[in-house]
Amino acid sequence: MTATILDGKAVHATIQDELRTRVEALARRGVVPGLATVLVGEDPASRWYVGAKHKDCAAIGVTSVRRELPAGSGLADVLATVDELNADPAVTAFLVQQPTGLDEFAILSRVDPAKDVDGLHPQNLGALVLGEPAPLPCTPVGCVELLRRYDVPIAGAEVVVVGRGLTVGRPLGLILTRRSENATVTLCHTGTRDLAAHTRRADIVISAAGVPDMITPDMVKPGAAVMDVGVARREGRIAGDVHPDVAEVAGWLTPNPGGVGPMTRAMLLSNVVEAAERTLDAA
Ligand SMILES: Nc1nc2c(c(=O)[nH]1)N[C@@H](CN(C=O)c1ccc(C(=O)N[C@@H](CCC(=O)O)C(=O)O)cc1)CN2
Repeated sequence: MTATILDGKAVHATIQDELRTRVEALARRGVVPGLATVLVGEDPASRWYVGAKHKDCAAIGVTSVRRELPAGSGLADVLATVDELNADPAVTAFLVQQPTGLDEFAILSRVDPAKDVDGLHPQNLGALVLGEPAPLPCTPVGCVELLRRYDVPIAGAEVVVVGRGLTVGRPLGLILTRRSENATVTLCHTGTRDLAAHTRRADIVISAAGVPDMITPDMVKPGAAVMDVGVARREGRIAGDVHPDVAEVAGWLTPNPGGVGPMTRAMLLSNVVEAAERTLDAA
């Protein structure tokens, strides 16, 4: 079997077109959404991600502001920048690009929850736990949206998530078990005993462990959907969690790059536009 490719790049372009229309509608009502990013240090991957987010904004008429802090900046410097962005009326929503090497909980907690485009403020994650509306973390909701756009059945599916990190695995379990998604989720990690026994039962495997080629063809049920969220690097190139030969077994497969990464950016744009729409609803 050769898997159907879950083309995140193509869906990203479609979502940009959909959002452009909503941005135009906001502009007619006098609102221009604005995203700010905060980048600390010189990590090349983080710099690329931030650059791509600004390019995406420009493509749909969202203004954006870049704040860059030198390597070696302290927590106080980042928090002062967060305070400025919280107070800036031109900034609808913003994020601090992770990792910063600093206390992420302190940084996330300082962001105004109404401007939290990452959906990672404790109040917004708490809303997700409670089933209340709030911005959702971009990578996990991007995985779900990509499955939806390809009509991969989610309701009633057995999903195995590999990785328990804050930005992907943990919120993904919460999103997929909401009534609207209705999946059954097993949250595994690199310490899980007999990981293959779990993945082989899964209709959907989503791997965000950062261990290159960890998901091999023998670990996948024929016809299952497999999503690769791994962003380890080998000689400068992305080395995903999913071995390329999985394409011969899976029913659906995300390329990496070109799968979940562009969906993360699409959901970020969507969160910015929704934040701007909320400001109008509140007015
Ligand atoms: N504040 C945040 N920091 C980080 C997040 C996040 O959601 N919020 N997630 C990741 C990085 N990330 C977004 O910031 C991100 C990852 C990947 C991509 C992407 O488009 N990747 C491309 C390939 C890029 C390459 O070749 O290096 C793809 O997959 O096709 C966008 C954003 C950690 N930090």
